[in-house]
Amino acid sequence: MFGPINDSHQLMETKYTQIVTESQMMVHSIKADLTPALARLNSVVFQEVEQAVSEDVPECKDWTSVNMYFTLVQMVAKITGRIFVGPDLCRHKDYLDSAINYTMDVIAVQQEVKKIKPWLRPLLAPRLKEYKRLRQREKDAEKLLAPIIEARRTAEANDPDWQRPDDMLAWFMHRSKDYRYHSTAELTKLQLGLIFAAIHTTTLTATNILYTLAVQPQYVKPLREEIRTVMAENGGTITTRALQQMIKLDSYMKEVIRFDPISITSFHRKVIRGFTLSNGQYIPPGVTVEIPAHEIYNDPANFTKEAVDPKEFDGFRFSKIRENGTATDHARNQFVTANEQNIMFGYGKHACPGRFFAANEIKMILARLILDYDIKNEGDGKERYPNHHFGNTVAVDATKNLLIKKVEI
Ligand code: HEM
Repeated sequence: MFGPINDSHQLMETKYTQIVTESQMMVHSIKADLTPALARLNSVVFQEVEQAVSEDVPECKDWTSVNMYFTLVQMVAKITGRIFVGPDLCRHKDYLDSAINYTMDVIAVQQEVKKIKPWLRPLLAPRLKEYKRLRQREKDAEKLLAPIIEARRTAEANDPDWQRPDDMLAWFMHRSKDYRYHSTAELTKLQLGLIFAAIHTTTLTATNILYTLAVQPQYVKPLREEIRTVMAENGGTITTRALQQMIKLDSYMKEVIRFDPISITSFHRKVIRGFTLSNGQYIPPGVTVEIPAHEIYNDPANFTKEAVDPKEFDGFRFSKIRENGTATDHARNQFVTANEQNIMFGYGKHACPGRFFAANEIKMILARLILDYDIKNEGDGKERYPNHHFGNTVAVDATKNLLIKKVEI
């Protein structure tokens, strides 16, 4: 009944951006390789988080003005890159340049192409400077990945002691025969597709949460206490078990997204075959449907009578439900939950497969920052920095700075 998610070819102008938006191998590998590997890779991810914080957050002995989005995107590119391409490449300046800027280059082409009349696009789009820059970006990324792919292929063929690296590139290479992805160019496109799906979505979400926390100092103490206690119980680090135990932090992250969603709608689908809803409304083929986030997140029917009014912010709304509820309540009220009431990661068959990794990464970054730093708005402003809305997209204001100060112990 529904077609390709998000009607992505038209929306993303894939003919010109050439972005991989639908790859069965990518989705399969995230579900079958990445998510099951998280239990063993979480300690590696946390090491990357600690290193990225020490490299990218200034010393902050006194209150220091920091552009949060810019700082987080550097960190997220490195941490995510460690899992996407491995330790040799994830800190390479050219890899980071691609990880951070590929998405912007794609969006620049998409926007410029949309300004051209459809029948003129085949002629004029390739002449755009944005189009040429994107093609160059793809070539540069391929040049960077080619030696690593080649070295891995040679080692696998010749070295009896060779062990497959534990990263997405290796998992893609392993699965590429089954899915007929043979060339380095194709593997590179998949890596760029991953970057598009992962880097700015994760950064946007983490920034959104910190913008709220900066004006809600009352939440810092209980969150810090939880993070400190849980880490102490887990050898001073953040393990898989520790992540599961940080339910106040998980709840806070989820409540920020409920209150300030990062998209106005979710579950964008193109209708292929017309169908009739239970209320008699006919949905014809060819239309795009999407579901409204704000209405779902604020519908009192989705909350118990005891719950704080959905119009109010309650950072521990979901941890209270989990602590006092059944196993089902526990499962349905996590940051990663994707169901009819929790649509940040979409819904159904095409719900975001990377959400388990993204949730862990965001939680680790926030835990480290909340534990080590006090944060507030510049000029001691008490109002949360407003998000920008365009179309169904919501974006944090990436130009804003927060003041950060290292916690004195
Ligand atoms: C906080 C960060 C993230 C957010 C908010 C997010 C959000 C989403 C949403 C809303 C969708 C569409 C789901 C639907 O239409 O039902 C999606 C799809 C997807 N996401 Fe994520 N995502 C995030 C991180 C990631 C990461 C880290 C990865 C890769 C490891 C990833 C890979 C994908 C892929 C491959 C799809 C397409 C799934 C399909 O077509 O079946 N995402 N994501």
